[in-house]
Formats: sequence, C-alpha cells, structure tokens
Amino acid sequence: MHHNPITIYNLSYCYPDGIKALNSVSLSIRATERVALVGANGSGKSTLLMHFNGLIAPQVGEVIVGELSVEPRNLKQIRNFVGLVFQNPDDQIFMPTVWEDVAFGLLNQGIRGAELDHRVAHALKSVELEPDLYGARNATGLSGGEKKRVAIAGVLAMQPQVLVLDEPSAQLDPRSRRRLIELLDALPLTQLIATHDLDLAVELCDRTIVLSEGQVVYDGDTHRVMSDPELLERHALESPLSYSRPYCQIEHSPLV
Ligand SMILES: Nc1ncnc2c1ncn2[C@@H]1O[C@H](COP(=O)(O)OP(=O)(O)OP(=O)(O)O)[C@@H](O)[C@H]1O
Repeated sequence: MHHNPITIYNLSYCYPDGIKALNSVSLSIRATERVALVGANGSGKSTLLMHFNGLIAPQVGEVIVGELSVEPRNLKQIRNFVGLVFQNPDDQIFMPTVWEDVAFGLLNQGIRGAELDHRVAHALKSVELEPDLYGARNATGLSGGEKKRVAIAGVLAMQPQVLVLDEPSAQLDPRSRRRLIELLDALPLTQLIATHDLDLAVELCDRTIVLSEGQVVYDGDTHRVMSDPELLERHALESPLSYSRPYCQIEHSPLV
C-alpha cells in the first residue's frame, strides 16, 4: 500500500492560556505534491507546522508522517523524513560558520569525511551559495536572504522526503524571492508551504489549504480560491496581485 507522506486526523491544539489554535484539522498530502497553507495572522499555520517534527505534541488527533505517528519514540526518524524550515532563520542557524551550520545535522547522524563534505557542498550549491565563498563565513554576518538559504541548505543536506516551509519568502528582496521560487520549483520533494505570499502560492502550488481560526475552510484548487474574492475576504485574505488587477478592458476605439 502506498502511504501519503503527511496525514493529519482531527488535530486540535489548545495553548496553555486557553487559546484554541487548531480545531479538528484533517488533511493529507500526497507524495511530490506541493501544497500552500494560507490564512490570516493567528489562523494556526505555525502551530500546525510545529507538529510535523514534534516541536508540539498532538493533544487531540493524530499526525502521521511517512508511516509513523508523531510521538517521542519516533521523533528521530520523523526528523530525518521531514525537513522544517522556520520562519526566522535566526532560530535555525546557530553554528559559527555557514559550513558548520549546514554540516550540523549530518554530523549528528554520524556522517563524516568525504560523504559529509560532498553533502554540505551539494546543499550549499543547490541554494546558490558557492561553498568556497560562503563556507567559512560567519552566519550571523549574512543578509536575511542569505541566512534563509543557509537554513534551507541545512535542511536539504539531510535529504528529507518532505520539506515544510514557514513563510519562506518573508524578508526576501524581489530577486531573492524569485530565486527561492525557482529553487522550490526545481525540488522534486513533497512540499508544504505556509505563506502570506499568495502570488508565491499561485506560482508554486496547484493546491491550497486555507486555515481560519484553526479550521480548514478550503482545501482544493489554488486558482479557484484565488479567483474567489469573497471567500478570501471572508477569511481575512487579499486577492494576490496576479488576480486582483482591475479588469482593464481595452476600450473599443470608436473609429474601428
Ligand atoms: N506560544 C503561544 N502561546 C499562546 N498562544 C499562542 C502561542 N503561539 C501562538 N498562539 C496563538 O495561537 C493562535 C495561532 O497562532 P499561529 O502562530 O499558529 O498562527 P499563524 O497562522 O502561524 O499566524 P502568523 O501568520 O501570524 O504567523 C493565535 O491565536 C496565537 O495567538
């Protein structure tokens, strides 16, 4: 039987202060599918993503990654299966140099020598950071976009089956954002991308899931939801630029 890389059943989550961040979320993502997760501030996106590598333990419901339920005894395998790229690269980059940072997870896995060098170099190249130029640099001195790419390289080096990204285009300049879109587009991995950048969702994802107040209120074709201004408005979202331009009807010239 073929298993979906991500399946969530009736997941609910309440923060200790009583805020219900997720309310009976169910969804399933197929292999190599690229899915956008959108929703207004506070709709529950980050809370949902934190379940994928056990940063949060399910309170009610179940999260299944690969064939494994997210629970303490499976976390090691699950963290090899899902690569999570946080919203803020500063939460992810903590080694002195870029090279050491990308090598960190691999070293934890016991990978050494030529295999280590090869995987670090390959991951850096895949995010367009030349290892010879960037490897020895201090990660704290990089620009926001460069840091983001280092964080992605660290995750890719682990060769996960699923890539989960929280706000990948936040803080990127237009050119870095474009490069990121091209990079994600070229990766033959299952991807779940939480984003406020609906144009990015349109470009990369055939399928979009809309969260609103912790509930899935839409799960389906990206173009359908993006071309439905009322649905977007109801869930505090704005039409992406590629859909919101006023119809500029070409006026028929009276002379023709
Ligand atoms: N550590 C926390 N303690 C208490 N409540 C929290 C905590 N983190 C998030 N929340 C609350 O849970 C709800 C969902 O927040 P979450 O961060 O998952 O939303 P989000 O969709 O990722 O938002 P954003 O788009 O702003 O990143 C919000 O009401 C938020 O205030």
